[in-house]
Amino acid sequence: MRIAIASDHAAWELKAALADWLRGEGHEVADLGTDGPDSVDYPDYGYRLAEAVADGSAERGVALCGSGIGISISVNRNPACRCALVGEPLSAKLAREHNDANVIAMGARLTGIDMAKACLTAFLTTEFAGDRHARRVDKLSNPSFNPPHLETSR
Ligand SMILES: O=C(CO)[C@H](O)[C@H](O)[C@H](O)COP(=O)(O)O
Repeated sequence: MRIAIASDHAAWELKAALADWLRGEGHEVADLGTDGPDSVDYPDYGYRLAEAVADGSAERGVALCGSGIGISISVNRNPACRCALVGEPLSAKLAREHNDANVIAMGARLTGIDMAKACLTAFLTTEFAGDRHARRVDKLSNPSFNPPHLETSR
């Protein structure tokens, strides 16, 4: 699979380790930086990663920062991306099955290398389940979709 991976300074070592591991697993990996501990801003790398997924050069994306929160928010600003922030493999599996997530985000200050590999394995090997989930994902992707007015009962 063609996979793009990006991080800020807080996660560059995890990124390098995961990129090597993914290549060893037979994937084609584009490492979009950052490449060292110098402080950078996660949106710069989140936007770059999202663009690689949006333009089709990557089929999937891996987004990393200290907590995973900032870079996942950045990626999700691109309407072509559905980025799921996860910390354990069941969430990664459900992100594929129910949400057709095309980007996974993790936090290097919260998630160790073995757990990150387990999450990635689930993310890369689980198919989207479609059916009722497709209707919901379509609503996320359609920019002209108007959410129905929700009545609240008192
Ligand atoms: O954006 C984040 C939190 O939402 C990431 O965890 C960043 O990596 C973190 O904020 C960077 O913090 P630092 O103190 O500048 O290293």
